[in-house]
Amino acid sequence: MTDTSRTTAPGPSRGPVAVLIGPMGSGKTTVGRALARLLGVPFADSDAAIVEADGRTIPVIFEQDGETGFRTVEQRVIARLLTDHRGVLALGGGAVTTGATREALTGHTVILLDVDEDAVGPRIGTGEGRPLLAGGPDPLAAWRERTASRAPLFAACATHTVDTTGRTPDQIARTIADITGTKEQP
Ligand SMILES: Nc1ncnc2c1ncn2[C@@H]1O[C@H](COP(=O)(O)OP(=O)(O)OP(=O)(O)O)[C@@H](O)[C@H]1O
Ligand SMILES: O=C(O)C1=C[C@@H](O)[C@@H](O)[C@H](O)C1
Ligand SMILES: [Mg+2]
Repeated sequence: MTDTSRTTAPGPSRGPVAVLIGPMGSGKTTVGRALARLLGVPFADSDAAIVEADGRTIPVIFEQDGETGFRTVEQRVIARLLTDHRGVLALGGGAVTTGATREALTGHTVILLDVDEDAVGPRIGTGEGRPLLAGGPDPLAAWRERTASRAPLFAACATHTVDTTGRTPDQIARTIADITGTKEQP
């Protein structure tokens, strides 16, 4: 675990106990669930909230409205969750590409989940369900390019970084609980 550019501010009095960001397949959804279970708080995932609000799947939103249309819905859903959700919040991999979302993350405890390419390969597979990976011939190459171009955005938003390579979701969740100083469920 390393401290990165932002400090953990006292934080907004409302909103999530921790927000997870990071590349596709870094484990935001999986670790977020484990962390919420560990802390005994609710879990929310922006991708799931988008599907619930919009009524279409993520691949269909991308197909019909393009990435720009998806980002518009994503930004609105995240703004709401950052205000209303009191538990653990996992964001979609590309959420930090929207300036308004980066701004809205200021003052929150934002955990960047890191993962290396060898570890993420089996996790993303063919990229099914992730339109930015599944559309081309080489999902891992697409992952590499997106992750590299987003690295400065992730770093700018994160208050802490946790490496997930070779560690189980429960181990990672425990590390995050230690970082945030949040009380675990007895
Ligand atoms: N620490 C881990 N070790 C091994 N496998 C993991 C780990 N974390 C997640 N996985 C597996 O990797 C896959 C992707 O995980 P997950 O969907 O949580 O990633 P994500 O960061 O939420 O991706 P996205 O940005 O697309 O939402 C899942 O099959 C999950 O079981
Ligand atoms: O990294 C991305 O741009 C994405 C990641 C997923 O979580 C989804 O939000 C969607 O597939 C886009
Ligand atoms: Mg996810």
